[in-house]
Amino acid sequence: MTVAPARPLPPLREAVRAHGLSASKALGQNFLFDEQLLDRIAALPGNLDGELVFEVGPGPGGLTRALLRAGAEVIAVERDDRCLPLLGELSDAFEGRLRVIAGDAMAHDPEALAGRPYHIVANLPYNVGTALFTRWLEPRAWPPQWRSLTLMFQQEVAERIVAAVGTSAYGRLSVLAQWRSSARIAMRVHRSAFTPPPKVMSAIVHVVPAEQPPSVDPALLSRLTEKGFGQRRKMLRQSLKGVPGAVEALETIGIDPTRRAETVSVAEWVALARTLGS
Ligand SMILES: C[S@@+](CC[C@H](N)C(=O)[O-])C[C@H]1O[C@@H](n2cnc3c(N)ncnc32)[C@H](O)[C@@H]1O
Repeated sequence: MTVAPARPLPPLREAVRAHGLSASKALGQNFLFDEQLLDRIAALPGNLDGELVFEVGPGPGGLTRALLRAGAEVIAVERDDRCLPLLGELSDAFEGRLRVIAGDAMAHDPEALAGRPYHIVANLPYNVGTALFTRWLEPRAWPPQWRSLTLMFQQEVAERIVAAVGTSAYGRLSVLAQWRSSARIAMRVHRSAFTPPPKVMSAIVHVVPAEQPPSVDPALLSRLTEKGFGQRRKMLRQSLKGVPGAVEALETIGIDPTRRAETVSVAEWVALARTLGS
């Protein structure tokens, strides 16, 4: 379905030109203006009619428009005040279905802002993308309030998120994204789709929480994988030395301590955290 704005809007590029908005490298700004592509991205979470979406970094609002056209209500956090007048026009045109919060997304808890189940959809700023992603994956209670994450990353980061054990891309991000969620690459986006084009290709990752995840302390799993993959070339008995009881726990569950982190499956990391936490 497509929901038209109550008041007509100028085409995106025109609106950006009228506001004299140019991309800032320091803020990780690479804008998307192709409205067909943006509609395809907004369709990735499924039917958004009446759903609430939390968006980080709306910038000039291309993706925001597509989400609103898809029938979503949007809460968007933007750090660049130069974008606020444009986003204000968008909020007026869609009669209050868009709430814009000026500030740093790292300082805002979407759970508290939303107050009901929601989706997160964002073309993330590269400088804070992985920090936000791991934060959204770490709540103690599960399933979380978010129903899905649809996030644009540099392709190399997206590959790490979905990587299988034993591959060179497999690491902490893979374990954190996969132990109680399913993560897949939903779309690859060529660098030429952005203004200005970034140096590297991008990809959109779609993540859905698992219904019945293993019960493990997420903070402990996070710490173990941080240590393990922090020295990924080292044997586990060396890299996990700083975590009290970890080397003994490896032996208890039959993981050879001479193995390296990248050979340890997601299920084995979970088993290790559970043994250590019990
Ligand atoms: C890659 S651009 C995407 C812009 C727009 N969503 C699009 O797809 O064209 C990233 C956006 O995030 C904003 N941003 C950067 N750091 C941020 C932060 N810490 N909190 C909120 N927004 C941030 C930038 O100002 C920029 O608008």
